[in-house]
Amino acid sequence: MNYTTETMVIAVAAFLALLLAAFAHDHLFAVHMGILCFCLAAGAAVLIRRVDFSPAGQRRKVDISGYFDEVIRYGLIATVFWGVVGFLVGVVIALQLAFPDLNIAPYLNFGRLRPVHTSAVIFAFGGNALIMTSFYVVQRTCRARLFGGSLAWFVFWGYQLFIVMAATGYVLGITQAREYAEPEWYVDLWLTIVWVAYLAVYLGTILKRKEPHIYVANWFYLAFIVTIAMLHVVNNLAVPVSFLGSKSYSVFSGVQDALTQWWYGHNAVGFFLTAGFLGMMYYFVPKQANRPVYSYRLSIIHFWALIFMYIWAGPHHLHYTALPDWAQTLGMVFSIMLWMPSWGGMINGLMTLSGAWDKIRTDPIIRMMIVAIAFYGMSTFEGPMMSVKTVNSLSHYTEWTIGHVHSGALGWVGMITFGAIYYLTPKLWGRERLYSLRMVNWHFWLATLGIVVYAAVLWVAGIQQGLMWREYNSQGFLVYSFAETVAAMFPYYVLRAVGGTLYLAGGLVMAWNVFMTIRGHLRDEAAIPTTFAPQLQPAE
Ligand code: HEM
Ligand code: HEM
Ligand SMILES: [Cu+2]
Repeated sequence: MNYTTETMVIAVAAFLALLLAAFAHDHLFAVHMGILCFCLAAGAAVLIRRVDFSPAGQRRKVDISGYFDEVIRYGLIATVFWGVVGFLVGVVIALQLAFPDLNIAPYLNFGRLRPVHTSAVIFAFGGNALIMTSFYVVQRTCRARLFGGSLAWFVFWGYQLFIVMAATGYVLGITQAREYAEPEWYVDLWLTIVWVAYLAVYLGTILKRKEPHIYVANWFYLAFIVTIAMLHVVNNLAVPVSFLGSKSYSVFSGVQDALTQWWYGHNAVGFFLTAGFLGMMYYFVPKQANRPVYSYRLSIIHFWALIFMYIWAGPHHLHYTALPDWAQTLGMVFSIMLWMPSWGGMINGLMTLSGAWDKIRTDPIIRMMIVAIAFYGMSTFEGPMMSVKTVNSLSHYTEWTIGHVHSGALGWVGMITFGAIYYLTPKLWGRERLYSLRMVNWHFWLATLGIVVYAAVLWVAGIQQGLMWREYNSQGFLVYSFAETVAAMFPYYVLRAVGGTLYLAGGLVMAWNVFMTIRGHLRDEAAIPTTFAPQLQPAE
């Protein structure tokens, strides 16, 4: 392939980054632009060695499947890589909470590593998983090659650059201090460009489809792409102090600013961590189970109900704040209603297995997907409950919230992604099967155990914490000082780190399995025992 233009563009961009570093108005911006320059220069150096001047170089490589799959293979590897990195940073910050001495100031303290964790798992792991599976699903369900030629490469590499700039920024101390939207204005602008390209590739492929019907998975992916674009742009509206500096100020202020942020934050959950992954569920569960979707009608109804209701529920993050009471109640009411469309999705996913329930015993990949859907159901029951103001007055600010987050994140987002990765790896590399199904089984149990420990420990921790904060004695004084409630969390923090380590270990098992499958190895192994009960012997 001939990459001359691409190489030149990247080399020029590297030079511009160098100029920005040289003329920067603040030290942090200079360092950040230096990092950008390094990344782009490295990219240009790699590409220049691949520039092919022969006529054959003009020919584009076509995949055996006839689809554009090379970028999806990269996306799968990126998903596994960032997953392991994100889980590892999770374990590190979990340990920092238990053992404060592990804070290495200033670059590696909890305050800076926490957004590295959240962005690594949500945007790097989750985002790459969504981009690569959406590219796979849209081509298959539309029977069309990805639109836009090498635009998909721009989306992939542009997105990785966004991740690197975001993460290095946090470690340096560059942040907007908006949760899940920490990157500063220039990184936000870059993501906007990448995201528009992503939308173009996705929508372009749908428009040139050969299959008249648009399969429901595409509706979910599209809702995810379009809504995230809207949320990202509005929540990041800001005025930079200088075009050569890292700092900016939000155009909103006070409670409007808070509401904009949580309109964003809540819908990032709804459209990034939910709608996108439901798209994944609607393609990969029927494929792996080899059964049609349980109810197509239900999928349409719960799709429209879900996207209509999610948008209004954001105020449940601002209960008992300066936000007007009516807005808090509105958020609570919509959150409770949201339970129904959420469970519509859960039922549709679970019931897709009707007539094939035995697969839960025999196929560890299906088991992973089913547990994912079960955790989706559980966290979308817990969420509406926590949005009730009286419940929230106990749960808010406590570890309970963190437990809720991770039952959704580890259970739903993580597990459904692992299922999709195991489905895709042999297909994308043309292998007969995975390297080892027994290792999938190990991964399943390590991850499940990790989640159960994580969530159960934080329920206990959170409720204890909330009760300690509000306990008064007979004279009307608080019984516990704040420091005592912090000290009481110690055993739970240690146990949470143990749960996280189990989950991370599962991730490493997956990385090895994927690596060996890509290399083309097949592990010689006995079949997985499918039941713990004694096998019934067939009658003679
Ligand atoms: C090995 C697995 C993991 C461990 C040990 C872990 C640990 C942690 C810790 C210690 C925190 C900070 C909690 C606090 O501030 O009190 C946190 C926050 C968070 N993590 Fe994880 N995490 C893991 C995996 C994940 C995954 C896979 C996701 C998402 C897909 C995720 C999403 C989040 C989010 C969204 C927050 C912020 C929660 C909030 O502000 O309410 N984590 N995690
Ligand atoms: C019907 C669905 C859901 C509802 C109504 C809901 C509701 C809630 C509520 C009330 C909170 C606590 C707000 C607070 O006290 O600060 C919360 C926090 C959170 N939830 Fe959910 N939830 C739902 C599903 C999910 C799912 C499936 C996930 C993950 C995949 C998730 C991720 C989060 C995150 C990351 C936070 C923490 C935000 C933060 O403070 O940083 N939620 N949710
Ligand atoms: Cu929310």
